[in-house]
Amino acid sequence: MNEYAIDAVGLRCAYGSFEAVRGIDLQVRPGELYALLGTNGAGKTTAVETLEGHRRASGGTVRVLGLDPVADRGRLRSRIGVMLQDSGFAGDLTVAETLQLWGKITTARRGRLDVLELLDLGHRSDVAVKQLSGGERRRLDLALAVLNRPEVLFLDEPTTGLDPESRKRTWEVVRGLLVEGTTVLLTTHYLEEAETLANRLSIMDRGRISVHGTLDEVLATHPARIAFDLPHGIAVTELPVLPGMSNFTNNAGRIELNSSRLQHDLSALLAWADQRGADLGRLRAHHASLEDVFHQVAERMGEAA
Ligand SMILES: Nc1ncnc2c1ncn2[C@@H]1O[C@H](COP(=O)(O)OP(=O)(O)OP(=O)(O)O)[C@@H](O)[C@H]1O
Repeated sequence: MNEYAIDAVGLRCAYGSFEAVRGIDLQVRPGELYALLGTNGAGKTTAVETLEGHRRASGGTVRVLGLDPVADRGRLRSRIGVMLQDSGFAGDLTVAETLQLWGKITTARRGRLDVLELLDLGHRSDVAVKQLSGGERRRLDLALAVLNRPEVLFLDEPTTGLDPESRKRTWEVVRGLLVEGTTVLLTTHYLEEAETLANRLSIMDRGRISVHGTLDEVLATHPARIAFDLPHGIAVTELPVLPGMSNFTNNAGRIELNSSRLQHDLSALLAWADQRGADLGRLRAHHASLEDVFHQVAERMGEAA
């Protein structure tokens, strides 16, 4: 028995001679939410569509629930749920009719009756799909994906275009699914979404995974930042040398630096300022955020290219 619900090793995907995914490992444990982040065109959708069985890998191995997503597609279909960026359903069908149709297509044996209430669409069941707002359509897409209680759920940018309230509502639904034991692979451009929901995550750029791990592991690999205004009457050369300091910049009197020992360096800086009676204007000190890591990955890959 495979220990991972999703297990891709050395995955490669090509469009003709263009390789969009260049040998990634992606292993998702049962019941966890794994977020796949990355720049535009990084290869996330291509990788996810391959895991869903919509396209063949050009290299590497892929297993979902221990099965080959292409060869065993029939056996997998009732066990996985896919929320596409647009389900493309007929606009003239009502919400209820769309669900019935989808239930038949997916042979939803374990079909959940609460799905409309779950997604706050109960009051819209007799409304034609084309009359739904963008946010409601997104919620219908999610309702269709979870209708047959999938063991593995693929969510491709599930909250794009949703207002903050609807986004939070979707997060609550996803959390509920995780509590029920569903495994979720999420792609998103909302870093806060990954910070809020993901057990583990990776950041992709140009077909490769550059960073992966739990949020804490990912953040720990990147230094914290300290910034302040150079105090009046003090030269840059008079500033203390901080042991964890790197990437020191002075931009017209705004000092910024990385620190691998935030607490220690900050204490030393404050003690020095106290002793000198210096005012560190607009002082900011913070651990790396996912956004910092994301930008660094994108910059690094840009330089390498
Ligand atoms: N059908 C296709 N034929 C040729 N190239 C494609 C095709 N679909 C995607 N690509 C290319 O493959 C690369 C990866 O695209 P993909 O859609 O997987 O990226 P993504 O990370 O999902 O991007 P985004 O965040 O913008 O949705 C891009 O360079 C894209 O132009």
